[in-house]
Formats: sequence, C-alpha cells, structure tokens
Amino acid sequence: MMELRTENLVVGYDKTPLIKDVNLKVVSGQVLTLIGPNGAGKSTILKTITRQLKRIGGTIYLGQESMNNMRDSDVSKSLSMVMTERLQTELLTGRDVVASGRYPYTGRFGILAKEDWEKVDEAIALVHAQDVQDQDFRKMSDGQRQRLMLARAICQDTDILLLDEPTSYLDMGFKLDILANIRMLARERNLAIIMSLHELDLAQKVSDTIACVKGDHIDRIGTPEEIFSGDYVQQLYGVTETAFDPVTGEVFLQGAKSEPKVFVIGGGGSGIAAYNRLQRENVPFVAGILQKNDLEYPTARALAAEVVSQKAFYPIEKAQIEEAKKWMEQCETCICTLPMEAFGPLNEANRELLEYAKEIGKLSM
Ligand SMILES: Nc1ncnc2c1ncn2[C@@H]1O[C@H](COP(=O)(O)OP(=O)(O)OP(=O)(O)O)[C@@H](O)[C@H]1O
Repeated sequence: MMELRTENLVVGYDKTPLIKDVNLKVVSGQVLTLIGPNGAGKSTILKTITRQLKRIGGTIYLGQESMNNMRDSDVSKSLSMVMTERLQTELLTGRDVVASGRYPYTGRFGILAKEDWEKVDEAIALVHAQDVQDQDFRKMSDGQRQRLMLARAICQDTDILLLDEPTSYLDMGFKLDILANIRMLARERNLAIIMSLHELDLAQKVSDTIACVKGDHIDRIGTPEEIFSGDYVQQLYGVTETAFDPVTGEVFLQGAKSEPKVFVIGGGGSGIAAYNRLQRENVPFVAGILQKNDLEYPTARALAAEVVSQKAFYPIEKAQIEEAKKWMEQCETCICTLPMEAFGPLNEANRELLEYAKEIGKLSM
C-alpha cells in the first residue's frame, strides 16, 4: 500500500507563499481530484509535489518517508506527472516521447531493454495511440499529444500518478476513455492518483476524494457527495446558485428575468429545448407546472423568469393551477411542449392548462 501525504505544505513562487497548510492524502487505489477556479493554485500544488517547483514549507511524505531527503532519481520511480504544458522536443516520434518515461530505469545511456519497450507499447495501446505513435511529436494535435503524455507517465510505472488537467484537449470519446483508464489504473494496478480537473461533472464521477482550492487555502476536502451538495460549488466558483446543478454537474446560462411574455407548459424533460431557445432569443418566460423532480426543473430555475412548481412527488394542487392561469393571462402567448401521450391520469393539471390556453386564444404551436 502506497500513500502520498502532504503535511502543512506551503506552495508558491520565489519564496512568496500562494497556498499554505496544504494537507492532502491519497492512497493506492484511490483518485484525489483538485478543483477550483482558474489561477487558484492547482498546478502549483501538483508541480510542488513533483519537485518542478521548490517547496516553501511543510513536508511531503511518500509512505512513512519524507521526500525532503530523497534523491530526484528515487522520486521519479515513485511519482510520474502528466503536464498540460507543451514538451519541447526535437524531431522525436510519439513513441520516442513515451519511451522517455522509462529513463528512470535505464542506465546512463538511456538504452531501453526489451521489457522497457514492452511497457512502452502497452501504454501506447492503453491510450489508443498506435496509429500516431510514429509521427513527429511536434506536429501532433493537442489531443494526440495529451494521450501520448499520459502513456509516457503510465510506462514510468510509478505507484503515484499526478495529472494536470488530463482531459483539457480531448474530445468527448477520448475524455471518457482517459477517465475510464484512470479509474482502471487505480482499481487494477492499485495506483494512487492525484489530478486537477475543470470538468466538474467528470470530477464528480471519477474521484474518491475532492479537494477544493480557493484563494490562499484548501477550502474543503470531501467525497463527491459532500462537495457536490447545496450551493457550495457555486460559491467556490463565484457563480449564481442556479448556474450549476450539483446533482448532475450540469451548468446553465441565466435567462431574462423581466416581465414574462411566453408561458411554457412542460414536464418530464420536454421543456428543455424550448427554454434554451427562449433564452437564446432573450425572451422572458414562465415555466409550469413542474414538479421539482421533473428533468427540466434545474434548467427552468436558471432560465425562466418565473417557475410555477410543486414539491417532488406531490400532486399538483388547485393553488398552482390558479397561479399558472394568472401567468397565462399576463403572457402574450402559451406554448405546450408536452406530447399527447404525456397527459396521463397524473398530469390532469397540465391538460387543464392546455385547455385554458386554447380557451383564452393564446395557444401557439
Ligand atoms: N512562474 C510563476 N511565477 C509566479 N506566479 C505564478 C507562476 N506560475 C503561476 N503563477 C501564479 O500562481 C497562481 C496559481 O496558478 P496555477 O497555475 O497553480 O493555478 P491553477 O489553479 O492551476 O489554474 P488554472 O485552472 O487556470 O490552470 C496564479 O495566480 C498564477 O498567476
């Protein structure tokens, strides 16, 4: 079992502290993710752990041993790091770059043995980069380079892997692929992984522990369930409460909040496309009647000027129907996004609203 722990670590530049009292811990088989706004200090922490930056204070432990007294060559057998920065290379193929991950194990001349090349090939296969491995590394796309840099770190064969925004340049397919690989490396190869991520929905899915970097300190450390609840993450990033849904990690634009012009009868997720369209057109609207467990409720809260809603799992009451009808009278037009089959016995209220929209001559298709 390997463990990396920082004790009152102080990180910063030119002896000026940026973040103090960094107390983080990650053990084999676990993923620790650093989140926080741009410039918060996530990369600075990672670079200090891997010694690319000088520690200002505190101690980093590898197992029981303080890293303060360890040689760089021993550290690089325990820690590998994937950076976002561009590696300056001279006419190296992708495979050469990955192979440089084996240098801590080769002799003075950097000659790789058969087993080293096997590890290189295995790592390249893991990130699905066989097709580009023989190309000039400098001429690769950011995403291709990012995958090869991960392969380089993997074949370094360390117990601890650090990744600075490993998915920033990747398309959706490769993002999922890399994150699945990160979980696999933790689960099957028992690696301890520390990474920084900007994609909060992904951080929520892959992390065992999340550390929130804010200002000059680590503001909170907890499980994804603990961090992604209430309005904590919104506060961390300085966005409004409705701009982020902590349950799904989804982000929302904000809609026009002035006097509503359109009433949208929705439910069961059917309203989302209409809400987004009205937001793009900057048209203030009312969304209703939604139950708070309706799929579109978080979008409605962010984009609608008003939401007529009922608690989750409670039947819609007369008071909400009356409220909705009042809004319909005030709006210029009503649209209904619910398909015919949605007017089941549990949705009588919205059927009544649809009838009312027709009756007052405001239903537009
Ligand atoms: N070489 C440097 N010298 C001095 N200050 C630096 C240096 N590099 C970064 N900083 C500063 O340190 C702070 C933290 O930067 P860092 O790159 O660690 O943030 P981050 O959380 O990784 O940000 P991002 O999410 O934008 O990547 C920033 O204010 C940055 O300007």
